[in-house]
Amino acid sequence: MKKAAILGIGLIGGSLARCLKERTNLIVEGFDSSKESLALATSAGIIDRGHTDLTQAVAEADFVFLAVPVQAAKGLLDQLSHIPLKKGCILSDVGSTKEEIVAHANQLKELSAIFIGGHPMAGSHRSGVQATNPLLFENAYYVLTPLPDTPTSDVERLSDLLSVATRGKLVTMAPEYHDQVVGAISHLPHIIASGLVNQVSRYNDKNEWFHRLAAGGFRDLTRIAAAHPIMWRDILLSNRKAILHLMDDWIAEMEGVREAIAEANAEEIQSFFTRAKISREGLPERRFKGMLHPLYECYVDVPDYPGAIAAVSKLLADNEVNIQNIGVMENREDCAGVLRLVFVDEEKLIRARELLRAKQYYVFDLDEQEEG
Ligand SMILES: NC(=O)c1ccc[n+]([C@@H]2O[C@H](COP(=O)([O-])OP(=O)(O)OC[C@H]3O[C@@H](n4cnc5c(N)ncnc54)[C@H](O)[C@@H]3O)[C@@H](O)[C@H]2O)c1
Ligand SMILES: O=C(O)C(=O)C[C@]1(C(=O)O)C=C[C@@H](O)C=C1
Repeated sequence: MKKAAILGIGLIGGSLARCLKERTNLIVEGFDSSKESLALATSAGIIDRGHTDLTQAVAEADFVFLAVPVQAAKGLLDQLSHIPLKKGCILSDVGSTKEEIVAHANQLKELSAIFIGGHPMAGSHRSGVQATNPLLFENAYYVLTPLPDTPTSDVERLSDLLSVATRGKLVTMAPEYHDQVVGAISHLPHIIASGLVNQVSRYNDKNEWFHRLAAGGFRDLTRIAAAHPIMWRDILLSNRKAILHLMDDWIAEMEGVREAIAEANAEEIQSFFTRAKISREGLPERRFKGMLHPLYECYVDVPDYPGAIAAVSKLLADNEVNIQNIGVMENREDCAGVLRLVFVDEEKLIRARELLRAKQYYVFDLDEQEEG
C-alpha cells in the first residue's frame, strides 16, 4: 500500500488527511508535536496512525506534506534532510508563503526527496484538528510552485493526487510571483483587519459602545482577525519584501482618500467607492469561484421569537429541501437577526428561495443580485 505522511495535523493538514483518506487508497499517517491532536485525529479516523517521532512518520512514505506554520516547516525540512526518505518520495508543503521555503528546500543538498511547494487557497480563521473539513479545498485554487528544473513527471504525480483528493483547481506559478499576489489578496487584508480590530479595541477600552454597536460591516471585514497569531507572525516574517511594498501602496491609498475627505472633495470620494464597487463586483463568480468557496447560499431575515429558526427548517424539510449548513449571523446584538442557509446545489437553493418568499420571508441572495 502507498502511504502519505502529513506533518502537522491541524486545520489544513487534518483537512488534507481527510481528503486523502476519503478519495484515495493511500494510508495516511500523521506527525504532530501535540499528542492530543494526534489522539483526536486517530480516534476520528482522520489519520490511520499518529506519530511524535518524525523518522517513524515518514518511513516508507510516497508523499510527505508539511502542514505546520512556515517557520516550523523550515525546521522540519532541516530534520528531514538527515532522514533517508523512500526513493521517489515527493515532499510538499501547504504554507501560505512560497519563496522562502522553496529556496530553503533547494539549498538542502542532502534532502533525499524532490520538494515541490504548495499552497491551497482555502482556509479559515479557525485552527486545529477540530476545525478540519474534507470539503475545504473543493473548487478552490491549489497552487504548486515547482522550479524550472523540477521533473515534470513529479509535478504531474503530485498535481494528479491533489486534484483527486482535494477536488481543488491545481495551478502552477513561480514562488516569487505567488508571494506578490497572495501578499495582496491574503496577507495585506489580514494586517488591515487586525489593525482595525486593535484600533477599535483601544476606543472600546474607554467606551464599550464601540464593540456593542459593531454590526455587519465591522464583523464581515474583521472575521479573519480571529486567526492564529503564530501562523500569521510566520507569514509576515516570511513575505516581508512583498508585504512592505504592499503596505506602502496601502498607506498611499489611505492618504489619497484622507486628502479627499479633508478637502471635502465629493467627486473624489465618490470615485473611490465607485472604483471599489466595480472591482468588487467583477471578482470571479462566487459559485464557481477560485479563492472563495462554491456556495449555494442565501440569507433569511428571521423574527426574534422562540421557534423562528425551527419554523424555517421545518418549512424546507416538509418540502424535501435539505439544508447543508445553517448559521445565525452575529451582526445584531440581542436579536436572532439573519439566518445563513447553504444548500448542496442550485436547484435546492432556488426551491428554498421560492418556498420562503411564498411565506413572506425576506430572502437575500448575493448571486441573484449580481446576476440581475
Ligand atoms: N489556516 C488557513 O487558513 C491556511 C490556509 C492555507 C494554508 N495555510 C498554511 O497551512 C499551515 C498550517 O496552518 P493551519 O491553519 O493548519 O494551522 P493549525 O494551527 O490548525 O495546525 C498546525 C498544526 O501543526 C502542529 N505543529 C506546529 N509546529 C509543529 C512542529 N514544529 N512539529 C510538529 N507539529 C507542529 C500543531 O500542533 C498543529 O496541530 C501554515 O503554514 C499556514 O500558513 C493555512
Ligand atoms: O478564509 C479565511 O479565513 C482565510 O484566511 C483563508 C486564507 C485567505 O487569506 O484567504 C488564509 C490564509 C491562506 O494561506 C489561504 C487562505
